[in-house]
Amino acid sequence: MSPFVKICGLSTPETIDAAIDLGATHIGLVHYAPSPRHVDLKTAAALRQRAAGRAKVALLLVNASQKETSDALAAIRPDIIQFHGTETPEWLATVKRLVPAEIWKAVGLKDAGTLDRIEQYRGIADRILFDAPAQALPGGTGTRFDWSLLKNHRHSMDWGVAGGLTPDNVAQAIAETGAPLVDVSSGVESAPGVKDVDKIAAFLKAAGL
Ligand SMILES: O=C(O)c1ccccc1N[C@@H]1O[C@H](COP(=O)(O)O)[C@@H](O)[C@H]1O
Repeated sequence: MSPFVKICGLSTPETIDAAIDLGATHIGLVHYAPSPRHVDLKTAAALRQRAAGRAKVALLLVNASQKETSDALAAIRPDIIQFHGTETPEWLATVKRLVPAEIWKAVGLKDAGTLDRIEQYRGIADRILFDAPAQALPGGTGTRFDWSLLKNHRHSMDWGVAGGLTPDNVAQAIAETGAPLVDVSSGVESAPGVKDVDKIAAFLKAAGL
């Protein structure tokens, strides 16, 4: 069975349409000022509307304050909130009580100890997204983690793989990890923040969509 595929960091109507028309099941909007993929709330709300009913929309936040989070959720009303910083289980549980969105937690997968530590999110996060450990930015850097860490791991929550995926390696990532969801951002760009429709098409094809 083909995995779900999320194309993250989309910032234009044209690339939203292309990703969805080519088969992406999820799209991601980044609301994090240091990112080259940052979209302001007005833009994000318009893009969210454009994707509504066609693909699941994830809003990516990184250690956003209470006010930033509530402003963003009120403006965008995403299907999913992807927390990509060092947000605590308590904060995620608070947000979960307040909004009907799915809660995803991204974690940098460094070693087997990470797989123990994520248990703190069980019952709170609806999905764990394994990514490379944070670099200068906490994500979107095109860095892979050691996929073999997931070999034989018994997952206690829904999960997915992100980090350094490209049209050339996504099939191998799926085969090695058995990921039910893959997530890509920089691997389908021609420059930081500039999505490339041909690369999106190649990624979706290589992922089996
Ligand atoms: O995309 C970003 O700019 C970003 C910024 C801050 C945190 C996460 C970000 N993106 C997410 O990072 C992973 C991996 O991205 P990549 O494929 O290696 O470029 C993915 O989940 C993005 O959604």
